[in-house]
Amino acid sequence: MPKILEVNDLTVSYGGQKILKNVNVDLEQGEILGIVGESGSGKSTLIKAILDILPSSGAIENGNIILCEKCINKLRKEELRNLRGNDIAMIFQNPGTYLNPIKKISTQFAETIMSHKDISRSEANELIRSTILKMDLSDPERVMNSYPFELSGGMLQRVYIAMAMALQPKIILADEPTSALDVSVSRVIVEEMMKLRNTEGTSFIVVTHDIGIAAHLADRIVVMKNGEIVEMGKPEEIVANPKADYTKLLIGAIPSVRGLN
Ligand SMILES: Nc1ncnc2c1ncn2[C@@H]1O[C@H](COP(=O)(O)OP(=O)(O)OP(=O)(O)O)[C@@H](O)[C@H]1O
Repeated sequence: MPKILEVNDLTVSYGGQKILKNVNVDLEQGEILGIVGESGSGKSTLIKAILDILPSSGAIENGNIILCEKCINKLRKEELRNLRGNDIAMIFQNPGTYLNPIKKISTQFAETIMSHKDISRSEANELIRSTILKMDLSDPERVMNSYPFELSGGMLQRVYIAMAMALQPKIILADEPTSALDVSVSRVIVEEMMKLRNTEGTSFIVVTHDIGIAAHLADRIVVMKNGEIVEMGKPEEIVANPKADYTKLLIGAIPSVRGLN
């Protein structure tokens, strides 16, 4: 499978302090990569570097990121914006934070799509309806006519994923997409992401502190500690035969994964 993303020898610092140290990771087309590690291990920093949304105190000190065969370090702002909207999308922990509370879902959904695609409002509405249906949100009209506060956390997350999907990105980066949701809703979101990979061939990077979720969802798991990758491999290999002591600790902390051993 062709590689859709390559992170080569990436070192990122905040205020001069190295946070990511020589990170090497890649992503194949249609692959789901799970990134796990405790709080502060650098998972979000890696995602932000890939999206080129590091805060102003953050800097790439070394290495490069090749996204859809383009080196993002060398792209102009306009090219990056296009790449972000058209080829890569982001899903966050609390989608409610990123949605405008005083605009109906249909309006903000349409605005997002129309800012990236040259289509009319009625074509956008059709696309929204069909994407919402794909996410198993059974009553698209009601969802579209709702304000964010009228929907549950699980529904909002599905709307947000639908919004990302409508742009037909090649890659979706998901930062703790289920950690604000209860277990049964989390399961639905995980299943939806796996379904999208199977039907649309979308590649995913899913950041989670829960190695149990990663083991279920991902084709490959990357384990991070203190800004470094300490282990990488197929979930069954990592769970059955973790090499790093740190991975053993992560696995031991989660009863459902311990049970797979
Ligand atoms: N804007 C910032 N300025 C300075 N230091 C930062 C900034 N953002 C993150 N850090 C530091 O960088 C390190 C890595 O943080 P990061 O958020 O990438 O970790 P994480 O693995 O995603 O953690 P979490 O699971 O809690 O989100 C931490 O030590 C954090 O304190």
